[in-house]
This record gives sequence, C-alpha cells and structure tokens, in this order.
Amino acid sequence: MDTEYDAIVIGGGSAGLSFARHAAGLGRKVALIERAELGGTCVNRGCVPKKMLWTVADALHRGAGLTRAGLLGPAPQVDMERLCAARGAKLDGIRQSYRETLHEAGVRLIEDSARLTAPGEVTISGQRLRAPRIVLATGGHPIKPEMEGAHLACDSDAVLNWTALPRSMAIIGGGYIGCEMAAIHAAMGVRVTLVTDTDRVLNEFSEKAARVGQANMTAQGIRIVTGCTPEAVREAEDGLELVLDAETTLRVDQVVAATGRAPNLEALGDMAERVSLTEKGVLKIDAAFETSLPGLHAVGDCADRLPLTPVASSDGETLAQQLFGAHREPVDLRHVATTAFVLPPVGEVGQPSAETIFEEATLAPLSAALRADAPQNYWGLGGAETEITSVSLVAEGAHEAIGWAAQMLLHRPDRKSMQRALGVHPSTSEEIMG
Ligand SMILES: Cc1cc2nc3c(=O)[nH]c(=O)nc-3n(C[C@H](O)[C@H](O)[C@H](O)COP(=O)(O)OP(=O)(O)OC[C@H]3O[C@@H](n4cnc5c(N)ncnc54)[C@H](O)[C@@H]3O)c2cc1C
Ligand SMILES: NC(=O)c1ccc[n+]([C@@H]2O[C@H](COP(=O)([O-])OP(=O)(O)OC[C@H]3O[C@@H](n4cnc5c(N)ncnc54)[C@H](O)[C@@H]3O)[C@@H](O)[C@H]2O)c1
Repeated sequence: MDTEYDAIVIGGGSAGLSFARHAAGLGRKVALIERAELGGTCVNRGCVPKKMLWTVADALHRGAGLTRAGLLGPAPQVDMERLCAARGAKLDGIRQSYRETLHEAGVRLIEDSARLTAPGEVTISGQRLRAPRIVLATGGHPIKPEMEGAHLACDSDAVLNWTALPRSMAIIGGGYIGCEMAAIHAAMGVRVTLVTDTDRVLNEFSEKAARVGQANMTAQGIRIVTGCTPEAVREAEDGLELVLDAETTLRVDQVVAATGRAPNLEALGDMAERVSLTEKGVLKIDAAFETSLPGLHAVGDCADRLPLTPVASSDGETLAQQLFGAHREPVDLRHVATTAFVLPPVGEVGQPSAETIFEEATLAPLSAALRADAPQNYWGLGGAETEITSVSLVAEGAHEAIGWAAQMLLHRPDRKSMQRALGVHPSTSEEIMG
C-alpha cells in the first residue's frame, strides 16, 4: 500500500466522503480511512433510516385523522418486517454507490481504524501513512445522561435498528432526535411519553414555531413532560421503569435517551493535547477549517459548525477547494435551512428568535375541516420590513418549502417585494406572500 498522500481523511461519513471525492477530483492523491460503514451517521443511523420511518409515520398520521373523522376505513398498520427489509436494501444501495464513487474518483479507501501519531502522520494497524494535510471527519455518537440505570436506555442508533415496535416508550430529551422519535413512533401506534429538562421542546428553533410543534405533538397523543430530569431507569417485571421524581414513575416497554451527541475524538491519539476544543467539546477551527495543530483540519460533526448533513457535505467540498482549488468561503450558517421531522414538520432558516420575528400567524390548514386531529400551521418572518432575514414554517411540506425559502433569503427581499410573486391557492405559502 502507498504510504504518502496529498491528503488523508479519517471518516467516511457525509463530510469525509465529500472532501475525498472533491480533493481527488482536483487531481490530488487522497486516502479515506473508515473504521465502520461508509456513509457514517446520516446513511446508517441518522437522516436516511429516520426519513424512511417518517415517510410511513406521516402517511399513518394523516390516514388516522381521516379515519377518526369517519372519512376513511380502518387505519392501516405498519408492517415492520417489510419496512426494515426496504430500509436495509436502500442503505445497502447507498453504501455501494459511495464505494463506486470513491473508486471512480481514484480515492484509496482503507477500511480500518485510524489514529494520529504525529503531525502529518496517521497510523492504521501498525502501518504509518503520511500527508501534509490530514482531515478529521470523524463525526459523533449519542451520549446518555449520567443516571442510575442509564445503560438500560436505548440510544438513537438502537432505535433505528428496532425490528419490532414496543407498546410504550419513554424518551428522555426534547431536541431534534427526541421529538422525531416521539412523532414517528406515536404515529405507528406506540404510547409515547417525552421527558425533557427544558420548559419546551425543540430549543434549537424559535419559540413560537417550537411551541406550535409541541402543541401538534400533544394533539398527536404524545405526553410531554417539561422541566424534568429523570432520576433513574430500573428493570421492572416485563419492561422498564423511568423514575421522574420521588412521586412519579413511568412504566414502559422501552426507554430511549435522546440527550445529545459528542464528537468522536479518539483518532487524535497523543495529539489530543495539542488540539483546542470549544465549550461544547467539539474541535475549534478557523475559516480554513484548520485546528490549532497546523496541517490538521476538521469538518462535519466533530468540528465547530452545525451538526447537519448538508453542512458536513458542503464544508467537505469547500475544504477541498480551499486546499487544492480556488478559494471559497464556507457556507454562512444563516443560509442553512433545517427541519425537525415531527408531524407536520417544523422548518426554519436564518436562525430566527422571538426578538427578530416581526410578523407571524398561526392558522388551521384546510385539512382541519376533514381530519379529526388536524394540526396547527404556523409561519413567521424575521428581520425587518426592509430586509427579511429568516423564515419559520410549521406545515405539511415545510421541509420542502423551507429550502426554497433559504434561496429567497439569499436576496434579502423586503416585505413588499414578496408580494410580487404569488403562492398556490389553497396552501400555506400563499398566506405568507399575502
Ligand atoms: C438520528 C439522527 C437523525 C438525523 N437526521 C438528520 C436530518 O434529517 N438532516 C440532517 O441534516 N442531519 C441529520 N442528522 C445529523 C447528521 O446525520 C450528521 O450531521 C452527519 O451525518 C454528520 O456527518 P459527519 O461526516 O460529520 O460524521 P459521520 O457521518 O458520523 O461520519 C463519521 C465517520 O467517521 C468514522 N470514524 C470515526 N472515528 C474513526 C477512526 N478513528 N478511524 C476511522 N474512521 C473513524 C465513523 O465510523 C463514521 O463513519 C441526524 C443525526 C442523527 C443521529
Ligand atoms: N432533522 C434534523 O436535521 C436532525 C435530526 C436529528 C439530529 N440532528 C442533529 O443532531 C444533533 C443532536 O440531536 P439531539 O436531539 O440528540 O441533541 P440535542 O442536544 O439537540 O437535544 C438534546 C435534548 O435533551 C435534553 N436533555 C439532555 N439531558 C437531559 C436529561 N438528563 N434529562 C432530560 N432532558 C435532557 C436537552 O435539554 C435537549 O433538549 C442536533 O443538534 C441536530 O443538529 C438533526
């Protein structure tokens, strides 16, 4: 095996794959080292399997509302065996396509665990590889709270591998993962309680959008307990107990910890002490994605950016361009659209807050006339009448619309000019264009 490269990237997830492919495309000799499955978190235990479950959950949720209103026959049930088989086939296909892409791009794929042993030097199974540029794209892993019995709780990796549904589950954590797991499993017929330590769910989102999302989750039948840090998980006869406090214990089949993620930094080895971390514990980087160790760069969830797949992929490509092509600025995080896949989705772009939103409305969608439990919709515009800088949207299809809103915001429209285009009638987007 060759031991000298222009760049070595550790991690074959969204960030590492993107860097490797683009650096090789710019004519560089690149090695990518992956210790597990190509595709990393997004493909194997994140966005992709989650979205496949959500697609089924969304259909069940809409159907159930129409069934309860007497407009549809009996609500369909999910066939987990077939769903798992379809999901497995899709993930296999994606992993295979990544393997082919790397091969075609001329990237040397090394399936092993890597460790930095000196600046510009990486060791795999006793062999030393060298490159002037080393890129850490090692992603992250779920973390559990420090509490009695935490080992009895599943994390999101385990949940996305369930082949059968529990009758009931308690989820600890009201972030993206906790809320998405809650909405998906409730729609599939699981009795769900979500317990979080903050006063509302979806803290990454602006208050009003998050509160509408939370109201929709409650209407869906999810019991939400806020301001609570559970004390213990214990084994019980035929299931588990989640102890919330001295008076309250939940009896459930499964407990899920969705209490955050931490970066994978073992690859730093002895170099760890020469690399600075932020308060959040991720790698500090500059505008060239360089860490405090010269020649060592970091992209994706292990670095101080936003832990989202499009950011990881874009930053991987940008770094390849910065090192081996034309200069390019990293994507401004204010232009990154994001969505929590609850039912309906909560989408935002522009990092709005209660202080910056100047126009907003909560509305009942037309489907409310037909569905027994129709959700609320919400939209909000942030910035100023003269320059719109954020959009919030809670509605069916919000995950699609918010991406287009991100495109619109690139042009910083004023409120009046938004009326020079018309939305579809009847739809939520026409309300915003107003
Ligand atoms: C349940 C869940 C749902 C999500 N849903 C969404 C979503 O809908 N939309 C969205 O944008 N984002 C979503 N995310 C976030 C998204 O998955 C991550 O932001 C993205 O996958 C990060 O990519 P990455 O390349 O930085 O890291 P990863 O994809 O984690 O890849 C890192 C890779 O590095 C490898 N590695 C680590 N250490 C070593 C080593 N020492 N040697 C060799 N290899 C090593 C790992 O095996 C791994 O394959 C979700 C995450 C989770 C957990
Ligand atoms: N749709 C998406 O784009 C998507 C989906 C999933 C994950 N992600 C990414 O993954 C990241 C991690 O997601 P996450 O949901 O695991 O983490 P998170 O940090 O967003 O949420 C964790 C939640 O758990 C709560 N919590 C922590 N400890 C607790 C305790 N002991 N008791 C009760 N509550 C507790 C926190 O207050 C917080 O609400 C996100 O920030 C996001 O960037 C994105």
